Amino acid sequence: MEVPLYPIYRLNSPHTISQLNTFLPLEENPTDIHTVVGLIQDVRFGVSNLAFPMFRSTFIALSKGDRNVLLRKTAVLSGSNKNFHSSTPSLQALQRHFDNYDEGRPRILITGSLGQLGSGLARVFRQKYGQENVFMSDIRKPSRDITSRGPYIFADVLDYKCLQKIIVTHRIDWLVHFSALLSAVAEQNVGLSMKVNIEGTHNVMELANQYGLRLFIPSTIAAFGPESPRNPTPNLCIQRPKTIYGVAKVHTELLGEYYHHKYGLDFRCLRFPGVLSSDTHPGGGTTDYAIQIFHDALKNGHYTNYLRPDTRLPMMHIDDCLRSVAEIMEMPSEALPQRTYNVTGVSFTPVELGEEIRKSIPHFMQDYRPDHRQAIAETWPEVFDDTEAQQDWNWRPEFDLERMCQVMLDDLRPLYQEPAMKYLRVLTASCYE
Ligand SMILES: NC(=O)C1=CN([C@@H]2O[C@H](COP(=O)(O)OP(=O)(O)OC[C@H]3O[C@@H](n4cnc5c(N)ncnc54)[C@H](O)[C@@H]3O)[C@@H](O)[C@H]2O)C=CC1
Ligand SMILES: CC(=O)[C@H](N)C(=O)O
Repeated sequence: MEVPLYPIYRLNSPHTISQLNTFLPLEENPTDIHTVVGLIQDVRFGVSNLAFPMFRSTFIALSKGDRNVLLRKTAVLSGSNKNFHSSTPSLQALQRHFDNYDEGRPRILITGSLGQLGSGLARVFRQKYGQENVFMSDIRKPSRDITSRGPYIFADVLDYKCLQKIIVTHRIDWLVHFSALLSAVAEQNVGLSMKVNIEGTHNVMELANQYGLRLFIPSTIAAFGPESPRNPTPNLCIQRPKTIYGVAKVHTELLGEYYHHKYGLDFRCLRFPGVLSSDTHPGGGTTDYAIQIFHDALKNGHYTNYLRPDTRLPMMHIDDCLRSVAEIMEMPSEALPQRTYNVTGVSFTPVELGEEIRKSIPHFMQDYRPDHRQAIAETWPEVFDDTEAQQDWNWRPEFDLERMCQVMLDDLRPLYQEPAMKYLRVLTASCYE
């Protein structure tokens, strides 16, 4: 049997290359280095939820900077036209594993993929693993633009059989579960949010366990409450959220960790702060103001905020958010000491955000009419501590407040300049009809 040769375009993650360079001096021919990186990436995603001696030895070699071991192992694997002859059980196991993934790439289902995070993640994963291997799903009618970019399937997360059929028919390996009602909307419809956010999660968790999938479900700063330390909020502390959204997320975190310890489910969870994006609309959260403010600043030069001026909340740019999902999903299971991690970007208040916007739009004005979302925000972390993600899997946010504002304004400005351009942008940005 032959070891597949992985195409070069999958070998270009600057992040992984820089990690590798920490351990391997770069006097090597760059082509070799890229080859090594690619193999590590493949090995990393390929074997992570199995107890895999081959994988472990590769990773340990990397961690210790033992270049000889690493290069020797990868040399065996990267022999493009060589037959894969090895009597060591670990290498045979690796081969078996590659046989299981189509062309060595995972097949990924994203639920709730027409929301703020889903279409961006589909784009990121399709670039990495191929358009046809990433299945977007939701209960809404997608735009033509979405269906032209790759597979889209109707999937109601409350329908166990429907999800089961998709997982089996499309031979899904990874499940990213994004379907949810966000904090403000959930508070207005507790019954429905308990169904979607709790029952829906039960369905995906049970199926992921049954079919041995790698499962990612995001959590949030909303999983903390007023009794948690709020500045900063560490990874592990008291969690007594006061919203149904937060209660459902704590339930998800605990259940996922329980399934992991009891059954070995490869559950992964990141707690996100408010996420800022310009190409999709926010889904009804408490942090949505930090997106709407840019639209209103560009359109009217004015924004009426539903939070008080001094309400500090953690936020991150969507590019950082999506990169964090890709990075945690590619980590080998054995290298993750924990299953749930805080990740963040930067914390700011409405006043501070307004001041930053005013650097580009000097006439921008903001006033304040706090509503029911103020009470929610007051129970959430002000500053999020993601030290453990930084230590355990080298997480690093790239957007500070200045860059976040600049990118948001640059992305959105065309929407509010020329009518024709605006029309085009709205058409391409919309995920559903
Ligand atoms: N956007 C943010 O700032 C943050 C998001 N998160 C989490 O990330 C995940 C994705 O969030 P967003 O994309 O912002 O949410 P969103 O509200 O924009 O999208 C959620 C999607 O779920 C779908 N959905 C609702 N009911 C469904 C059902 N029964 N079956 C299938 N799909 C259904 C909706 O149609 C929608 O497209 C959620 O779990 C959310 O809690 C966590 C922290 C921050
Ligand atoms: C922080 C979140 O989970 C979300 N953006 C919300 O505000 O509900």
